[in-house]
Amino acid sequence: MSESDAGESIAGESAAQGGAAQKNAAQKSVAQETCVPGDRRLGPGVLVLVVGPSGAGKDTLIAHARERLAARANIRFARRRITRAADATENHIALDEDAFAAGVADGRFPLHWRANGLCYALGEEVAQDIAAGHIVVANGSRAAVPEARGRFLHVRLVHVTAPPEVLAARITARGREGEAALAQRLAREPVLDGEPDLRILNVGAPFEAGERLAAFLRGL
Ligand SMILES: Nc1ncnc2c1ncn2[C@@H]1O[C@H](COP(=O)(O)OP(=O)(O)OP(=O)(O)O)[C@@H](O)[C@H]1O
Ligand SMILES: O=P(O)(O)OC[C@H]1O[C@H](OP(=O)(O)O)[C@H](O)[C@@H]1O
Repeated sequence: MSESDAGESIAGESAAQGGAAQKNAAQKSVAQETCVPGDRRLGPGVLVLVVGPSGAGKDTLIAHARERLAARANIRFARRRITRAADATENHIALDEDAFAAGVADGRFPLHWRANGLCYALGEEVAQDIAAGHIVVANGSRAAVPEARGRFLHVRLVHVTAPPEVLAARITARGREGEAALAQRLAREPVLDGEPDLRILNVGAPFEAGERLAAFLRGL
């Protein structure tokens, strides 16, 4: 699917480009979907998962969009729980394995996954924001998309990528991972469940790709 096709398919569901009247109608129908008996998925808000290989620039583009959309109260940016020590690459909440397991056992994480030898989760505030009808943007795992679709009523996928040699150069330069972890990340290619709603080839200036993500989010 081309990017413009993908954009149309989103517009078909949320009336992103259809003017205020259409948008209101779409919002109403989204709200009604949550009333389907037996459907316990989280809604009516939209979870936007930004996925793609390590080094593609997911966090960079999310940070850019966050700055650009600071005035948009209905667009939230998830702060992930990760069993990795705090560092400058992401403003996550660092948890140890026990605290993470307790969060899972208590049902506090609306979505969690394991990858790269780490555990990742979205926090309970994401469920609250989705229940309030907000758009929540999160750096996600390609492998966890089926789980996301099982937990959230409206999931949109933004796939960010770059050529392998660019990925390798970026994560080497970032310096967060050692050699073995770096090789494992580069070898990781989980299948993506479904067509992305937006594809971004992040090879130019980060600003350009970041603007594309911001424009996509504005249109939801
Ligand atoms: N368009 C770009 N041009 C040059 N460098 C970039 C670009 N986009 C991102 N980078 C750099 O590449 C590195 C990886 O970016 P980032 O951490 O955003 O990727 P990521 O997809 O979130 O990776 P990971 O999944 O490993 O966390 C960072 O050092 C970032 O500054
Ligand atoms: O390879 P897949 O499953 O798509 O993604 C695996 C995980 O790795 C990255 O996190 P980070 O680089 O550790 O912050 C992604 O955000 C995801 O959580």
